[in-house]
Amino acid sequence: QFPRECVTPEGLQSGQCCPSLTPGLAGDECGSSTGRGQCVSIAADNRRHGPQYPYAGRDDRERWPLRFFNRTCQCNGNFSGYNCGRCRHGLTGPNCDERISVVRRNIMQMSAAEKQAFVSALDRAKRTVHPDLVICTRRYQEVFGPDGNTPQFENITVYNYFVWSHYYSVSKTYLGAGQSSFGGVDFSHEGPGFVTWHRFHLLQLERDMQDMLGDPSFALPYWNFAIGGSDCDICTDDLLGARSSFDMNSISSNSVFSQWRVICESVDDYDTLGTVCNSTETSPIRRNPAGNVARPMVQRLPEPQDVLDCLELNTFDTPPYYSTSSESFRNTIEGYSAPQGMYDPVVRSLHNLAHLFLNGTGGQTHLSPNDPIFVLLHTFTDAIFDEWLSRHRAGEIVYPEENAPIGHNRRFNMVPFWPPVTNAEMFLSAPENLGYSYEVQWPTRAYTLSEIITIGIVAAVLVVAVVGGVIACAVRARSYRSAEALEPLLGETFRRYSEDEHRFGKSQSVV
Ligand SMILES: O=C1C=c2cc(C(=O)O)[nH]c2=CC1=O
Repeated sequence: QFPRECVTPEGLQSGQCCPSLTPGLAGDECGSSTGRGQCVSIAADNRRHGPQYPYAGRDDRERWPLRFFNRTCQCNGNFSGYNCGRCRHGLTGPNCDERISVVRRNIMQMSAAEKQAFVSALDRAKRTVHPDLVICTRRYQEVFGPDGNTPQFENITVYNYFVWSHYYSVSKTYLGAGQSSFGGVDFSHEGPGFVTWHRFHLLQLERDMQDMLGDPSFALPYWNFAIGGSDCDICTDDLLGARSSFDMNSISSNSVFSQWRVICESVDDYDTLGTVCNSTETSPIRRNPAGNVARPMVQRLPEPQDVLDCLELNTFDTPPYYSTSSESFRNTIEGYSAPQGMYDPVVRSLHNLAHLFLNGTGGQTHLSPNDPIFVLLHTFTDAIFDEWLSRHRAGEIVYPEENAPIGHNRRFNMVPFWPPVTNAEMFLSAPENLGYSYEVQWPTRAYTLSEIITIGIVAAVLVVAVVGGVIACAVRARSYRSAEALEPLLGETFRRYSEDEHRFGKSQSVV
């Protein structure tokens, strides 16, 4: 969430997080000596948000990140990053003026070596401490620690930061000792920011993994979860781990993911004590695909047709821009509506259905990224979002500016990312603006019986018309050819007749 350099007592007290690009070189904050950027006040969205969150001033995430910092680096041109030491997404080179793009592919279509490389890269990310960012383990009220001079921040690994940032965005609002925490708040789900927040979340992981691997061409793959049926095709030991033969809720010991331990599990403690998840790892991942016998509706994966149906929805989001929205592309891809767009409180489709299908760690919002299937599930969700943006040629104007749930307005800075990044900045076609694209074979439309009959009738009429036309032409051509065969004789007759007419006609008429 915040750069390590900024979370000193002095840094926190100043409210300024503008690190120097050249460590040790005073006065080079944000790379200002080389024209990369400068330290500026943070603009935080002040427009009205929806009624779901009825408080003001009770949650550190309101008007993010002003509770912690009010000054940040603003980078010039193509530079970016917390100290302007990086390039914007999709650009590279010393001056950030060379384009670079990676291709996210279907994990099922990768070679054995590529699959193995991806699994080991994830495992390395689970064990590699994040080079720049640290996490806050207390609410701001307690952030200076018991002695008032010990900022409550911790190192965290690259993958666990990915998990923690999701947890922080969905956690409840603590209202005080003895009071229930308020759960009607979610800075990354149930609103238009669902697609933009998860897009940035993935981009940050991809970028962190590129840095960790020293490989700027590294791309996250995706899982096409819209395959119907009840088989988790990526749950194999060469990919995300098969089911254990000994415990149907566990991952096979042949998979490295059976060794992973989750963070942010003690959610009841955080909510009652007013603490924040930290980097402590606890239990193994639990997963039992299609095993939720109490909810048969989530024992199967979405169908290919569901993807096509949701892509046909014309409107990005509809009031109240929430999980109750109808005819909203966003609420449909998120999975609170039927795939054709109609909101129905009992329905779970697309993204939500894929989560719930996993039936374990990956199906509980505060924990789900602990299961690495989360990454692949969300890259596919993002691919659908990108396809929708391109098919509907949508610009940011269709993204609600106000009255979306807290955190979801167009210009809100997404929680808990640093440096501040708005929803609008992720509402762009990825290949042209963000340096990645998807290689996807979108399903083609399956037709109903009555549509097939109608198409058959139309096709038959067309065939009859075309064949009839061809026959008519052939007959006409044939009679024309016959006429041509007679042409010398006719020509002669015609010529002689004309000549006669010319010679005699006019005089006759005069007579
Ligand atoms: O991790 C998630 C788990 C989810 C469960 C539902 C649901 O519809 O009940 N939705 C979820 C979203 C998640 O991100």
